[in-house]
Amino acid sequence: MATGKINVSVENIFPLIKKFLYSDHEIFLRELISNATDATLKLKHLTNIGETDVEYGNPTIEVKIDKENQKLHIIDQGIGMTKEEVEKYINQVAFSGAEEFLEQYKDSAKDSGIIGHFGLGFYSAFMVANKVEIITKSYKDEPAAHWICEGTTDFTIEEADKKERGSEVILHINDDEKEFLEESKIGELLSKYNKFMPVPIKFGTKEKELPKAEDAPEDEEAKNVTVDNIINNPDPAWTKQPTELEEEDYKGFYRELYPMQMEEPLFHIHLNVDYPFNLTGILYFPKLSNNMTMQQDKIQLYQNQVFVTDNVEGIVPEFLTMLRGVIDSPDIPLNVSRSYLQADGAVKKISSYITRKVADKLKSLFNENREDFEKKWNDIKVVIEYGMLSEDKFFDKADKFALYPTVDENYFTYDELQEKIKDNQTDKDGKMVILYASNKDEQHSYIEAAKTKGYEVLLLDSPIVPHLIQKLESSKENISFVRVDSDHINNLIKKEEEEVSKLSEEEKEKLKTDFEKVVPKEKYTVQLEAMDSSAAPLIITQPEFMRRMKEMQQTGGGGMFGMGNMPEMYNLVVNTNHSLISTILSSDEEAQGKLIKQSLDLARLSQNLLKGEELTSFVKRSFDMIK
Ligand SMILES: Nc1ncnc2c1ncn2[C@@H]1O[C@H](COP(=O)(O)OP(=O)(O)OP(=O)(O)O)[C@@H](O)[C@H]1O
Repeated sequence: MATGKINVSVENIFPLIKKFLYSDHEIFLRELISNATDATLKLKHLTNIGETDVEYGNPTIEVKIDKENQKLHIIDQGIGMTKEEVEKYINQVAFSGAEEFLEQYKDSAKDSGIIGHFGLGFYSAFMVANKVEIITKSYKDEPAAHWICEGTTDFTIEEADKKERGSEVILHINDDEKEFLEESKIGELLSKYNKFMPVPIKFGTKEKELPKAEDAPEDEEAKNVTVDNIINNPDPAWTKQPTELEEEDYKGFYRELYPMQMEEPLFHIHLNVDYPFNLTGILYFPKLSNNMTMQQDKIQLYQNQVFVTDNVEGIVPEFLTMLRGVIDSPDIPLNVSRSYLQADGAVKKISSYITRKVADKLKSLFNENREDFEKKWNDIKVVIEYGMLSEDKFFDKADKFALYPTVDENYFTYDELQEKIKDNQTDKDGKMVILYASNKDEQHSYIEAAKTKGYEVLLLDSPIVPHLIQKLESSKENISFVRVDSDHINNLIKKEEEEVSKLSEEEKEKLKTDFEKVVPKEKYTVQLEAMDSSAAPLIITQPEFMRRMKEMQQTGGGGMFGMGNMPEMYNLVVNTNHSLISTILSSDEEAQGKLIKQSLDLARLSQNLLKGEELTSFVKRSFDMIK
């Protein structure tokens, strides 16, 4: 037996390893299974290129719990190591890797979610074990080696009589890490990190029902056999070519990824690129409602089929983090902080590649089946609108397929809309006015008024609409968005022809003073307008600019500072051509007060602004009037 000292410059690295990232202790299993997988795939490569004549066969990796002796075994049938290789790779390479990693990251470890995902390698075993053994036999014709280290810089190595090729790593689990001897805990970790690793992983056995013979009697009991419990799918959909997969395969893989998700995805995007970076994956568009609450099922990041994280912030553009699926890329640096990640050239390219692929897919869906695209619009619009706001390149592409639905459920692209409305909805200054509503019921009377003029009214109801229209107004020429209830219809799109007022200037002056006596000044600005005599006598409107700024502040970002807290202010538009207004003008002060109050309340009622006590007394007063 040989003994030795691991050559380290840091006095004793083990206490550090044990303490390192307390909450991340569980990663040891992923690291050891990754090593076992690498060793197996290396053997596959050697047999493929004819370097060795050993039989590759169907190797598996086995994870075995020995609760009684407090041990966990990870056994592979890969290339194994000779005694010299153990000394070199485990004592020197692995150790220096761990040492370097800890030196570099021990201070900044808490800075990022990704740090600690990779890099500790073999020595992460010491986070949970006080003693680690490796019994390994190389594929080369040399005796097996047995290495033992008890969590100090001392180790022993001797020959062993293991006959089969491959390595067995034995962890003597610490007393305070005993949860890693529980079948449920190990099962949970295997399905979290190793669900799609490329070599089959065996963990215990399971019962499987044998198919009955075709001529078996109805009541014959099904026979069970005991088979290996393979916990992973070594060939997940994203590792295949899109041509090998049917629609059903993509849906099946979605269910495999998110077994708790009942809803089917709307469509998928298969990512597959190997230059200038390597990336594969499948993204899914889920059904999204307007309500952007925290979602459980997120995009998962893998490296060579090993799960890394489901926090893809900085790698996937923010607006696409609402999607689901898998991204697998060995080119994403992991042991770095988020800010470094965002500045990394490869990551930037990956992010813009993903954006482009998503835009291309949407474009082709739009081109190939417009009707279906329209049906899905409501579920996907949040992502697209958010993308248009946050990424200029995406805006340029999406401008061709983003849809603007009308209140009557006709869907226009921007260009189609412009073509449709430019003649009728251009005002006297040559500006094209796009009318929209945010709620069909609440703004019903305004929508109707606009329709009688032959105007199109869009229905824009996503939470980010105020930001989006702000963006559209600045990127298109000479247009403005105006909500239907922000002014009287004649003022929404101002044309040359002006209605003539029935009232003289003096009468108007008096009318204004009469109204201002009754109507609270801090809430309403009285605005006299000569309108059609069949239009309503009083209308309450809220100026577009003011409302939009407030909304933008409420949904975060943009808007004008302080606007979010401004009190609600409305315009009270008085139709000077309406007969009721003439009656008000000619009534005595008492009757006038009553009429103004009653008609103001009616106008408020139609805007859903009359509530509580005021509504109760309005109803009572109205009954009194007609009894
Ligand atoms: N099961 C195994 N079979 C054969 N060789 C192994 C096995 N486990 C580890 N090794 C050898 O020990 C080396 C060091 O392993 P370690 O996990 O510390 O680092 P790594 O795998 O090279 O990198 P990483 O930091 O990504 O884990 C490996 O490169 C490999 O040569």
